[in-house]
Amino acid sequence: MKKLCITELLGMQTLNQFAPIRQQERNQFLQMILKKAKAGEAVDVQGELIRLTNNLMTRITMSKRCSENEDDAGEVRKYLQEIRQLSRKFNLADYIWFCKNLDLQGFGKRVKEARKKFDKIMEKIMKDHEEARRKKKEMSGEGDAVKDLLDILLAIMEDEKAEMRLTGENVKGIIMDIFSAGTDTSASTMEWALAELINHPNMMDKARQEIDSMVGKDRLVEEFDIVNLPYLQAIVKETLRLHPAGPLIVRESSKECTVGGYDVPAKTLVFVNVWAIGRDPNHWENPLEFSPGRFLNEDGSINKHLDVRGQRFKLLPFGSGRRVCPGTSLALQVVQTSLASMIQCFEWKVGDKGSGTVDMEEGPASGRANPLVCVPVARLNPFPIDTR
Ligand code: HEM
Repeated sequence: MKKLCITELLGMQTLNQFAPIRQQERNQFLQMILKKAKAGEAVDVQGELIRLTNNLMTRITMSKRCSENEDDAGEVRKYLQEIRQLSRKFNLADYIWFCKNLDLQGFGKRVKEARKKFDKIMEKIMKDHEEARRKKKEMSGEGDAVKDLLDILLAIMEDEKAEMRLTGENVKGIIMDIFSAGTDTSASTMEWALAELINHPNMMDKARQEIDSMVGKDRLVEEFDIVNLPYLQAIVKETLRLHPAGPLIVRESSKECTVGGYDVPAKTLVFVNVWAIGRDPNHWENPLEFSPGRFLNEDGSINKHLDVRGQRFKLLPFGSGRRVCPGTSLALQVVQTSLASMIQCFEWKVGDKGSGTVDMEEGPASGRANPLVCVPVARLNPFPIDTR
């Protein structure tokens, strides 16, 4: 599953084909915020970012948006959200060993029901995709042009010579994993980054100046600009250090071993606390301060050695090793460019006079306890929205 995800599904070659989708969804998101800005209305930033990442993921996985109505993609999103919310609830059976086989609060039953409904709707979507692939093959003699991730998975499933044999169940499971792992994580990272910048106006100004000087005000910032925006990259790294969307990484010892003087028996569950490592004063100066500059070299370029891809053990927002997050590249593309366009296009006001600060209270799994709500003010006129 892992190898397949990385090489086939989330590798750069496939991701590059989805660049227009990312751009269109970013534009729709900005247009929606522009509408609110013109009406002087507040935006539930968390809700809108989740909508953005949900739409992105359903378009990439099955070529459908999920926010317009409760059609197939909307239902997929609904059931997966339900499963995710139920799995996050405090389950007594996880804490009291003699209850472990009992479903005291009925969560197990509700997860099973939601999973059943998810399976049913996914089977319908898979059938529609297979039908479309068959028709395309009949008409043009070729059926394997990449449309979405489901197409890639179905092609592998049909290929008897494929290195990895996939069943329909595997396909449903992979779509579910990718969708669940890729939506809230990216949205939460962008929400925290914006909250930090609102509370640090000097950093917001610096990021804006960088974008204005490298991109200008006549066009929207694009993915290819990110390489020229080291301060923005540093903001995202600093956000991932302080607010990792996956705060605990889980591993199981495959054999008995000794780590740091402690004997660890085989099959022991180990939780690596990424959140605490990111705030450890042994590794970070003034660890609780939001300070993107720590990721920059003296000349203002980005410090490439202090990377987020699992090579530096003091910074592990995407995990490390064989199970490192396979969506890292996609996540960085989405988070960096969407955040950059939010900074470029709008000022974000909170509080009565628009100059208030944002509370930084953490909720479960290091998400925000309270959704970020602010009033956007468009700062580019004319607004350079690309309506392609
Ligand atoms: C800022 C956004 C994201 C963060 C912080 C994040 C973080 C993580 C972390 C910490 C893990 C566990 C790694 C480990 O155990 O070593 C993980 C696993 C995973 N992530 Fe992400 N992720 C993000 C976005 C995405 C995206 C966009 C996708 C897919 C489109 C994705 C797909 C996955 C999958 C499939 C796994 C499970 C891999 C496995 O179990 O082998 N993630 N992610």
